[in-house]
Parts: sequence; C-alpha cells; structure tokens
Amino acid sequence: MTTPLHDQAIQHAIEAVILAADACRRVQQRRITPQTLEKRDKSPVTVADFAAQALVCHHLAENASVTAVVGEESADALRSEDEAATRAAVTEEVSESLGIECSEENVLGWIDRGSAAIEPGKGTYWTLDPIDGTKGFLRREQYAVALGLIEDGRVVLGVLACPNLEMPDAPGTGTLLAARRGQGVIRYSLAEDGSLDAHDLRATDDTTPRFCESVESAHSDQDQAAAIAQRIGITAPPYRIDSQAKYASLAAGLASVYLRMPTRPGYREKIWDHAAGSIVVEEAGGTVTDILGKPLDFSLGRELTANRGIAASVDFDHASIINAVTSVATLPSE
Ligand SMILES: Nc1ncnc2c1ncn2[C@@H]1O[C@H](COP(=O)(O)OS(=O)(=O)O)[C@@H](OP(=O)(O)O)[C@H]1O
Ligand SMILES: [Mg+2]
Ligand SMILES: [Mg+2]
Ligand SMILES: [Mg+2]
Repeated sequence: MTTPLHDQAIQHAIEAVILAADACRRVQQRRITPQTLEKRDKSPVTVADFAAQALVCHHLAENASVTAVVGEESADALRSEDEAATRAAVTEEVSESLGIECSEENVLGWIDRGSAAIEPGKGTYWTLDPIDGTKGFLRREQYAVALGLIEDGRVVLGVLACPNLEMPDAPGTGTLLAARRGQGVIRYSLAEDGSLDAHDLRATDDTTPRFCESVESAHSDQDQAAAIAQRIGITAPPYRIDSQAKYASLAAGLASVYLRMPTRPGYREKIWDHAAGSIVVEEAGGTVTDILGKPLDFSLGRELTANRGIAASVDFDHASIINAVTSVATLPSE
C-alpha cells in the first residue's frame, strides 16, 4: 500500500496504527469482559491499550528512522505479581498480531519504548495514544489509535484510526485519517481486514452546524458548552462521541465545532490526546486553539501546560467561539 501523501514516515505510521487498530478490534470482539486495570489516576487501561502501544513501538523501532515515542502507557503496572494474567494476555495478543511467539519481557520492553526521554521543544519524536477514549472502547463505542510526529515542538504528521467510526459514505467500515503539515489530509475507510480505501474528505453534504464534545462529563463541562453553543447560534443537539473521533468528525464534515471545557482546576491536556487530531483538523482547513484562542503549544513536554481546554472548528467563525467562551464561561480557578 502506498499513500498519495507518500513519504516513509507517514507510511510507517499508517502501518503501525493499522496493526494496533486490528489488535484493538480483536480484543473488543473476543474478550467479552476486557481485563481492566485501574491506573493511579483512577482511569481504566485494558489489554488492548498495552498491546496497541507494544505493536506501534515495535513497528516504528523496526522500520522508521525516528524511533523515540512519548506514549500514554508504561509497563510498570504489568510487571507486578498480581498482573500475571493481564501480562500473559497482552503477550498473547501481540504475538498473534505479529504472527510470532513473543516473550513477556520483549513485549514489556516494547511498551516501555513509549517512555522516551525527550528534551521538550527539541528534536523529533512520536507521540502515541494507543487507545484514546478507553472508556468508549469499553462501552464498544468510539475510540481512536492516535499517532503524531513532533518536530522541534511542532506537530508535523498525524495518523488517526477510528475503527468504529462509520462515515455516511462508507458503511460497515471504520475511518483512518492521515495528515502531513502543508500537504493536506486524506480520509480512508478502514475495513475489518485492515485494508484502506481513499475517499473525498467530506463524508456528508449536510452543512447544519453541529458541535461535538466528550461523552464523559468529567472530561468536558457540558453545561458550559451548551451555553456557548447557544451563543454562537448552534441549535442542533450536541454530538457526543468519545476520543479523537471528534477531530475526525470535524475533518470529515460531520460536525463544525469541538469544545473541550475544563472541569478541574490544574488539569492539563496531554500531547497524545491532541497531536494527531489537531493536525488532521488543521490540514482539513480548520482551526485548533485552546478555549482562550491560544495556539496549542506542543513544545513543553508531555502536557499542553500553556493551554486550557480545546476549541476546534471547520467552516465556522473561530473568533466567534472564543468570544462566546470569554463572555459565557467561568473557568475552574487554578
Ligand atoms: N479531567 C479531565 N479533563 C479532560 N480530559 C481528561 C480528563 N481526565 C482524562 N482525560 C482525557 O480524556 C481522554 C478521553 O477523551 P474524551 O474525553 O474526548 O473521550 S471520552 O468521552 O472520555 O471517551 C482520555 O484519554 P484516554 O485515557 O486515552 O482514554 C484522557 O487523557
Ligand atoms: Mg488513558
Ligand atoms: Mg487519550
Ligand atoms: Mg489512551
């Protein structure tokens, strides 16, 4: 498979993300109650999150010229005695995906390749969310495998696979978007067998403005978003979907505004939650800032420490969104 945006990095990123998305689909279909751990921050992580991170890191290490990865997960929790069953399950899934018998130690090592030491703002590294929207994955709804490439603090490439995001013009398949800075974005349908078909970026002719937001009210203040939507004249009900599938929906014309209103003082967005999604929207001609209109600053390490929340739009007056935020919203005090 070669892509029209062809360059080696994007090719390797697409291959890695498809490998991971296939493993996620398999785990979701086969493991009726996916084994779930709770991380220190009380968020869930499944066999599929670990397997997907191992697969992407392994694929990039074997094939890409840039191999440093800043990923969401680490193998620490899996190394504990209590987690032998999860460790074995992750190893089984990775072995099945690669078609080889892998050792537990190798698989844990691949997951930990996602803990690269980076100098913020300098050099080139990937950022990976092996499953974005783990709660959506557990509900069998939307989730994404998100891989971005950061060069000197700027996102230059992004691949976003949304295995359950069916577009109106591609029923029965998921969606994959691949963007390269300055070269646009291509939308593919992602079939069950991992094959890709390119489509026009817009998936619908419906131009009714809609806004999308998190399913989880703990991740975005839905009342404030409703007040802002009203202020900017959006009357359609909110389109609530998990994960960076929101950015994919904007790029494909399913929604025009994405709002992520902070719910907790001190919470900072993670780079892997926005790198791939933001470049996909920007290369679709849209705008992505924080809720105060500041550009997202990916040069500060693992978190967007200079930003609060997210406002993204396509074919919409972005300044009017920021004005509405400033006049309607009250931010949690720091
Ligand atoms: N308090 C708070 N505020 C904002 N964001 C938070 C918060 N807590 C978690 N997270 C991150 O939300 C990621 C899930 O994205 P979404 O909220 O868009 O999807 S979902 O509705 O929760 O499924 C989720 O990503 P994953 O952990 O990859 O699922 C988290 O990184
Ligand atoms: Mg998580
Ligand atoms: Mg995430
Ligand atoms: Mg995740």
